[in-house]
Amino acid sequence: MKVHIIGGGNLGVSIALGLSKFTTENQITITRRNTSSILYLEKLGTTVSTNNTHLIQEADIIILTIKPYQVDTVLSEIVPAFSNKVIASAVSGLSIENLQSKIGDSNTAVRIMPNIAAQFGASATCIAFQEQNKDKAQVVVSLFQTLGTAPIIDEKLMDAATVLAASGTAFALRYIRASMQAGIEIGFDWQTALSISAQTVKGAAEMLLEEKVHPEQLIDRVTTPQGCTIAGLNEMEMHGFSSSLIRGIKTSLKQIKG
Ligand SMILES: NC(=O)C1=CN([C@@H]2O[C@H](COP(=O)(O)OP(=O)(O)OC[C@H]3O[C@@H](n4cnc5c(N)ncnc54)[C@H](O)[C@@H]3O)[C@@H](O)[C@H]2O)C=CC1
Ligand SMILES: O=C(O)[C@@H]1CCC=N1
Repeated sequence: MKVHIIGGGNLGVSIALGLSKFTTENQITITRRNTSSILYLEKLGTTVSTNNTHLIQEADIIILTIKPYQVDTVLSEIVPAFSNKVIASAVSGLSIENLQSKIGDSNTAVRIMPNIAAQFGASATCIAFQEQNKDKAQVVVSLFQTLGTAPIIDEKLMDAATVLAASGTAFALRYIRASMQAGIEIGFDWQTALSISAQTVKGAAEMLLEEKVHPEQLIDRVTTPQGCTIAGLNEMEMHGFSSSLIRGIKTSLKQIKG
């Protein structure tokens, strides 16, 4: 398949890297106004261009990874150059209805919300589309299944998916950083503390995904009565650990909704 990624920034590059690593059958093109910092992608077989319309009519999927304020300029440039395309937009806050009205009826709007772990085949890419476009959207679902999980969600949850799945990467990394900082305070050098903290989070996540149980069931296996774990957890909760995270996620959501 021919995949055109418009917007070679943080997200666009992570998708291009993931596709070049985890798929063999795709031809990837990525565009950006100044390409000097992403020319290395060409060594991996990706075409890098400053021209958003270069061979775009041949694309099977066009992925938009530009900022919301760049949408009108980019679409007014590219839409006249193609028809009958599936446009998968990762632009936060841009509704399917709004995108569909900008790309015209011959094209199909699909909303995607990947995260930068797409680069490692570990994104949780939430996908939404209109029911009548189910068949055409399948190509997007299949593509993102190669880069991690790709749950189909109701569009009304897309903003929530943005903060849980995309911003969530930053939230998880901040947990790891805090854990690592504590690790340094209790005796490790930062590299050792970081690798222990990151692997511990990875292990916890793998158990949850494999066993499909509520986290508290696994926590119960770790918290020895009168032990150190429950003492630490209770101290964290006393200082608002869970409520701080919940408040942060809800604040992120308010920021998107405006
Ligand atoms: N960074 C992330 O983790 C995630 C970002 N998103 C969304 O994806 C979009 C992009 O985010 P980032 O990659 O972080 O932003 P970014 O600023 O890193 O990337 C945007 C890229 O578009 C390029 N660009 C600007 N005008 C262009 C034009 N006319 N033609 C071609 N390329 C052009 C810029 O040079 C830049 O490289 C945003 O809408 C964001 O909300 C969604 C999920 C995760
Ligand atoms: O912070 C942002 O606005 C974008 C959307 C989710 C991740 N990055």
